[in-house]
Amino acid sequence: MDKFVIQGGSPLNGEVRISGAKNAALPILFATILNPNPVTLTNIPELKDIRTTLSLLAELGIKADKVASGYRFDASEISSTTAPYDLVRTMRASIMALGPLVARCGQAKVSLPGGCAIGARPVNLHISGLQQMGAEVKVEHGYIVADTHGKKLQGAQIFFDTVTVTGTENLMMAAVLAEGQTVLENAAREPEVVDLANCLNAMGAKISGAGSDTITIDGVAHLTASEHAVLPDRIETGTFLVAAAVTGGKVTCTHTSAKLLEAVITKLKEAGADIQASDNQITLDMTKRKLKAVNIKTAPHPAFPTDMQAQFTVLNCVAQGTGTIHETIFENRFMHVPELHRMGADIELESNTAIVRGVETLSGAEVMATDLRASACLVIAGLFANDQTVVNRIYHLDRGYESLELKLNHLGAKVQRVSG
Ligand SMILES: CC(=O)N[C@H]1[C@@H](OP(=O)(O)OP(=O)(O)OC[C@H]2O[C@@H](n3ccc(=O)[nH]c3=O)[C@H](O)[C@@H]2O)O[C@H](CO)[C@@H](O)[C@@H]1O
Ligand SMILES: C=C(OP(=O)(O)O)C(=O)O
Repeated sequence: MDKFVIQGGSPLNGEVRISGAKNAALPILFATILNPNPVTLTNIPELKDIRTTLSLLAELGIKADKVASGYRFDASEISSTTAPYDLVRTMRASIMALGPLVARCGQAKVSLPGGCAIGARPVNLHISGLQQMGAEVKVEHGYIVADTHGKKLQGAQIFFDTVTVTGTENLMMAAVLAEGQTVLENAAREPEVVDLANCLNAMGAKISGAGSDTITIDGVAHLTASEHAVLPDRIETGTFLVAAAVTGGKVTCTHTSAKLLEAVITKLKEAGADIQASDNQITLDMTKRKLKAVNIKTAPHPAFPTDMQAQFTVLNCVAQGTGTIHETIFENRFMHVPELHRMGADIELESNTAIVRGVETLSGAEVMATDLRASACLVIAGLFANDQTVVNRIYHLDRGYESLELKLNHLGAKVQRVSG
């Protein structure tokens, strides 16, 4: 597996173009299953997860032609309703094939997504939502098997016990072609949910309330040809801003929006960064400023995102003072902590809280990347550390960051990909 060899110690400086959001592009790609008419999607990031999704869509009979910065989809015929284990096991987001397949074809067989390092991540709410819409859903031989027995899905009043992002997206897509009205309560409010709703509405869906905790979907009989540009990646943006802060640099992220990551920007300012934001760019300046430790508590949007937790853990590692990091979304999202210990970090882990005491330096070491954002955190640690850091198994980074080493090197970092 590929690894990164990082020579630390250079502050990041310059401009970086932010890609389209992975977590918006993935549900939107699955939404093409719903529409037999042509759909053009742009600002699709070049990522492993996107390639996996395109392979999965191809498996279902959907044709994708490359166009500038995206793809044109032809889902006029769905030739298979099975999402096989081999493709699904590499990417949890594949569960989002379920809702659209059942809505369009009345049946689906989707492999249960494999376990992931950050927690158990059950899909019970996706399943019970479809059952409430009239589908028979069973789990057999590792697959979720759903069938409406020739009927259309029926609109339903669905309350989520826990706020779930892909659960909200899956059921919102299913409801688009259902008979009658569906109301999703305690729905996720993430910007990626709103982007999916905007994309579906551009296809002729009738969705209101996305971005609030109650989403109403009035089912329509069919969808029409459409185009949509995916919103910028707020987590990639936040990752570059933290990398600039940790290395004491000055970086402008372009093609993005501060409105997408207010909680993150608030914490970066509290940590001592100077941040200037305009319409579609954000500049973070940390030159001649001292980083101060901050307290973080992750929670569903608009609170602080769990996908930025690992990056702020490393920020606290090298800041003045002590900061606590409280993870409330996933029960096992501190896999980066033992790796940061190897680099000399001072972190005490108590259940789902990390108490991080800032240290003057981190020392380069060989570390193992576990999940996507833990990997990003180790790369940032390597950029700060003295000497050389080797981040092994960067497979996860390629799932979620487009051309990470090229973008970092353009900002003055020294990151080399070693294939293996
Ligand atoms: C592709 C994508 O968009 N991934 C994001 C999405 O993941 P994902 O949508 O998988 O995460 P969820 O929002 O569903 O998970 C939130 C919590 O709900 C629980 N849960 C979820 C579904 C369910 O049926 N039952 C249940 O108990 C999960 O175990 C977790 O504790 O949101 C997460 C939380 O912001 C992010 O970290 C991921 O980057
Ligand atoms: C956890 C993440 O992604 P996924 O849900 O695809 O595993 C992430 O983007 O940080």
